[in-house]
Amino acid sequence: MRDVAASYPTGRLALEGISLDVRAGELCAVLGPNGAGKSTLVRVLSGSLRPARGEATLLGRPLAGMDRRAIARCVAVVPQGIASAPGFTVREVVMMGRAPHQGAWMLAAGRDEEAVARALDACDLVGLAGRPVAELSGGEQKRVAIARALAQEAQVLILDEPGAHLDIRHSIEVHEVVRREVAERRLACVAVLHDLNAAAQYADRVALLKAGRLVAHGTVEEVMTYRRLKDVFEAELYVGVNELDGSRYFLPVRGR
Ligand SMILES: Nc1ncnc2c1ncn2[C@@H]1O[C@H](COP(=O)(O)OP(=O)(O)OP(=O)(O)O)[C@@H](O)[C@H]1O
Repeated sequence: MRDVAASYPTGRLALEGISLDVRAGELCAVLGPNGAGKSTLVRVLSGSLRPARGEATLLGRPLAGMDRRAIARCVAVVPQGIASAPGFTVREVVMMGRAPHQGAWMLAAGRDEEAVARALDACDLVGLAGRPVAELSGGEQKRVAIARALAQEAQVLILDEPGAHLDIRHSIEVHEVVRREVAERRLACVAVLHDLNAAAQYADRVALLKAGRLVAHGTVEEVMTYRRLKDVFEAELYVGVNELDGSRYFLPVRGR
């Protein structure tokens, strides 16, 4: 993104002056308080919201000049919340991720079946593959959305709060899956995260947003400092360093 500004028809600018690069093999965590513009940034990157100013470029091509199908072959998005798919099974929903690769009749080929099987396995959904998605728990549906995005096999993966609704084990597993896919398949990944600890553990770089502006962008150590997080989130927190591996961890501190 180069100097991107974005707004909604109703209101003021939701993003302003955003310049951000995400490279292949890199997981960039986007952090910031509610209303900071994180989901708006996801909409611009996935081509669903046109920048009012500046330019978003995907694999060297301006997003503005690409049609939806071309974008879908390059970008897989896991949106915030859970999209219901009444009447469809888990396997069918994950297969929908293959649509950008299929012809007009949407017939699944061996390559599609392989990608779906791999994504179901990666997200621990093999046992649920035949179940209607509408009958799953919130966390299980979230994993289905992630599996669908993985099945899409796009070079760019965008996740809006992948850990939301997940219990501890599945939260760890989903973040591990994303991390592994990013490394092994050299994906460029943007993940909106509210969990500071997940960001510190899994991100290569962190983009910190506040009121539509990019306040800081860099490594965990550069960006996730006590002072900066306290200023941006307007909350008291404890920033610790694990002596064993030097990683950072964060605890909210009760207000006085
Ligand atoms: N569809 C919309 N129409 C008008 N304004 C919107 C729309 N969606 C978001 N906004 C506004 O744009 C700003 C940024 O919202 P955005 O959803 O990008 O924030 P966010 O950082 O993702 O927040 P959260 O952490 O709460 O999900 C907010 O002021 C919000 O009110």
